[in-house]
Amino acid sequence: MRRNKISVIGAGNVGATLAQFLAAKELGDIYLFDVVDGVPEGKALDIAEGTPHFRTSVEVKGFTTTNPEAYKNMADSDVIVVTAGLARKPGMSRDDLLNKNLEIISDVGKNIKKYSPNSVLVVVSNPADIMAYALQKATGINPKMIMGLGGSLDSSRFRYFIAQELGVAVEDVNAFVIGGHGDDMVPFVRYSSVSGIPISNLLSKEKIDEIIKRTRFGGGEIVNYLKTGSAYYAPGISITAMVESIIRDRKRVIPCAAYLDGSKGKHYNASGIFIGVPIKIGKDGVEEIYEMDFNKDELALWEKTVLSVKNSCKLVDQFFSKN
Ligand SMILES: NC(=O)c1ccc[n+]([C@@H]2O[C@H](COP(=O)([O-])OP(=O)(O)OC[C@H]3O[C@@H](n4cnc5c(N)ncnc54)[C@H](O)[C@@H]3O)[C@@H](O)[C@H]2O)c1
Ligand SMILES: O=C(O)C[C@H](O)C(=O)O
Repeated sequence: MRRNKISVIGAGNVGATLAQFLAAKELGDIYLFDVVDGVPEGKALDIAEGTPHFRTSVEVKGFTTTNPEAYKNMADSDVIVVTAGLARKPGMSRDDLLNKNLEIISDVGKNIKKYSPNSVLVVVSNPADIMAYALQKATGINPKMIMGLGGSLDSSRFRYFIAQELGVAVEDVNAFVIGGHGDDMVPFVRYSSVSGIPISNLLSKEKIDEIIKRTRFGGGEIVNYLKTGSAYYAPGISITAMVESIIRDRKRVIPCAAYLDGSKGKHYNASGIFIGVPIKIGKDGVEEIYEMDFNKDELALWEKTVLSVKNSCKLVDQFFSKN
């Protein structure tokens, strides 16, 4: 029987960490690609040499993309995760990465279109909602086959902070964050609970506001500690959850950047962009988009994040009109 095949473009901190999680979970053979000579080959071999301890039978291979033949090895991937690109440093926003990462995504997109146009794509490179939009433009792939990382990670942070505050098991905390994966993201308090008990019954408004703020700036908090780059362990496992749901057709409901159009676009007043909403993830990619209702305050937050994503998408449109 053919094994699943997962390609990871960008073998840096996130790509390599993800590859190790994927190998540990035996989700499929892993093909790592990176532009820096020898790095994907070396990291792939290093991860593969540890698989006897995981007791998992997967192949892990690496390919340097300056070799014109490298991307041929991506052919027929079930899932392609794109992590190639610059990471931010202290003092930068994710949007500061837009111009440089757009060029990288455009190049990666051409190769995906050429060698593996039927894969489900998971976009990680920041700003992720905008890069998902850009990758769709670069590949022309059905937007339902593309999703961006944001809510899976932001919700994991939100859940962790709530659990820490209450001294309860993280697994009993259900909480999620929607909107763009930027400082305007929307941690959604009304739908957050501990084993079904609304968090507003358990925590003061001040405490909840503190947790929301920490969640919004959770990426920046890690950047300020690391100084040379951004988070990769929590991102790695958050992407793994998405990939696992695709590969095993688990139908998990996780907030991710998804393309909104038709009635969903109208509902969210966000037609034609990718932005974080709760979706069902399966072998066909984004299999369902769930509609949430907003009260007045939530709507104001939602409109702010939508506007910010829409404005950045205009820059992508300008880029593709020239390239
Ligand atoms: N969406 C999210 O929630 C989220 C979370 C974490 C990181 N990120 C983003 O993911 C990206 C990667 O982060 P990281 O920490 O792994 O950075 P990193 O610098 O460790 O790794 C990035 C890798 O991309 C490679 N690369 C650059 N251009 C390439 C190209 N044209 N083709 C192939 N590979 C190329 C680099 O050589 C490098 O190895 C960043 O943009 C970061 O902001 C997003
Ligand atoms: O903060 C970043 O730049 C990386 C990532 O988006 C994160 O949230 O950790």
